[in-house]
Amino acid sequence: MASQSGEHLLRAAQMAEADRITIASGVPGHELMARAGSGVAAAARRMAAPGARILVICGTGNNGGDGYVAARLLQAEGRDVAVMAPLGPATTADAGRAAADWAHGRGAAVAIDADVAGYDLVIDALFGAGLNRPLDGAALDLARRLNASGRPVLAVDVPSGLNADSGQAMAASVRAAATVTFAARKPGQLLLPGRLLCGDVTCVDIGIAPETIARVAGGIFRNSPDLWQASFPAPSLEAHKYRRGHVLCGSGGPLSTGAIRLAARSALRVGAGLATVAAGLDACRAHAAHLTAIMIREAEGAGDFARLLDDARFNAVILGPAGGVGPELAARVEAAARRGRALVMDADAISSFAGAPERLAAVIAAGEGAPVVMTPHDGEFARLFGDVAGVMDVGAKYERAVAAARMTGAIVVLKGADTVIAAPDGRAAINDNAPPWLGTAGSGDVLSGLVGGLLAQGMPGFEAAAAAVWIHGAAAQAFGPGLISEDLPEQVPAVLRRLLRQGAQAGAAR
Ligand SMILES: NC(=O)C1=CN([C@@H]2O[C@H](COP(=O)(O)OP(=O)(O)OC[C@H]3O[C@@H](n4cnc5c(N)ncnc54)[C@H](O)[C@@H]3O)[C@@H](O)[C@H]2O)[C@H](O)CC1
Ligand SMILES: [K+]
Repeated sequence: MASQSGEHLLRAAQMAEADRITIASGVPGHELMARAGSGVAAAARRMAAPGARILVICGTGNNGGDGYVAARLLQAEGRDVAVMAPLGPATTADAGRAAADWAHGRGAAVAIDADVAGYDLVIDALFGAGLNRPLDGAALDLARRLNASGRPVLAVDVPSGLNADSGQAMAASVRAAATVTFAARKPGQLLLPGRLLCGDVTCVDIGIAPETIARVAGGIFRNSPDLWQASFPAPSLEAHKYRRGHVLCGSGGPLSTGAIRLAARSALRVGAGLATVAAGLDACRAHAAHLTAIMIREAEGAGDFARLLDDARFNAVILGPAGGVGPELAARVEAAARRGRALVMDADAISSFAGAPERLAAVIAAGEGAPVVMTPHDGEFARLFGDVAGVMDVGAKYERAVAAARMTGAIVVLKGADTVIAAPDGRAAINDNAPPWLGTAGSGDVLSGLVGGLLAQGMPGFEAAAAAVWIHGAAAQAFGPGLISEDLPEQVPAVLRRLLRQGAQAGAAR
């Protein structure tokens, strides 16, 4: 996985290991801290106007050490800086050295009960990656006072109280306007609510080598084109429509036909060569009034659907959008999986296996490695995996998604404003480009179509799912507020143009 390109996200333990390797290679820890503190000071200069009063709240560990370094630098250039050490003096060698350097500069210390509202900028260097239990006592009180004060906060590494791995607040967390982190972003800075609590995140290079980061990384990435551009299907003259795959889309009943049309149109928009909707006769009639490039085939039940799949040209299948929860839909899933077709399971297809993840795993295993991508939201995920130990009861969202992927053999897209894409091999990508207005009726149908369209063109499952999620967010951003799902497929061409331009530029640079 370390060879996978893309922006690595490092957990706290992996960050500490990167620190250890770097220090062992001859870069002293206080040098890392000096660079970290310098990055904090630079951010503070951007946030605080000349003459602004700055308060630096320093903890006892190395997070506090970064704060002392920043305080000394800002003070040395004439800034009005005070330091509060609510939990007592520094307890680590590097932080102690930074505190002593600050003190020699005749730094002003303030009492823990100082009124934080009197400052123009507060630098939160209380806890960082070393947070190992919920805030309590004086620390909890101070975090709450800070949030209540409305003063702009610059967090060092992570806002105090935020779990850097899971993005969850531990009892409470400081809410920062901006965060300066070091060497690599952390999963908790992209997951919610962590992303909101961090504000704008700046990642400062403090001299930890990229190969060290790749060496300690654990397969968690920020979702971006870097992650999957290499396998993204670029249009080419010899790739005629039959080479770009044919997606078979299972429809719902005659009054529930719009969802699968959104999916089928999205599959074509993202580049699939052909798309066909399979539906009962009445639903076919409804589709016929709406469809042009998308073809229609009659299939009354699971048996008819399975017979359609005898045609190997249907190399990708989308099931679930308004498909109707029940054994019929489960049987269609089984038909597609057993024939080794690339399969997208959304909505009702997932819920048709509610409480039976082992059965789904067996069905997928029968497909002998054909990619299966499931795209649950939290509710569908809980209905499928709710009773599975080691899935629902693990800490971070990406851990739940990876556990589910490992258990079922599917690529799991656990949707939300912080969608996670997870693979059975442990890779996970956290997506952070989805705007709030993407949460509109039918947007999940569009996503399932984007995934199916990319699978039809031969993208591997994890990369197809990650690319689809990113394109989905980018299309919504391109349209803006007022978006409805019918708008999404129409934004895809502009996103593809950008992607292909980036791909061409990257190729030229190689
Ligand atoms: N390569 C890098 O990223 C660098 C990071 N630096 C900074 O170092 C901190 C991590 O420092 P550490 O000493 O491990 O822990 P903290 O300072 O975050 O925590 C201090 C200390 O507090 C104790 N503690 C934990 N939770 C609680 C709690 N709820 N209540 C009370 N006390 C608590 C625990 O014992 C911790 O040790 C990292 O964030 C960066 O800011 C380096 O400066 C440079 C390289
Ligand atoms: K902090």
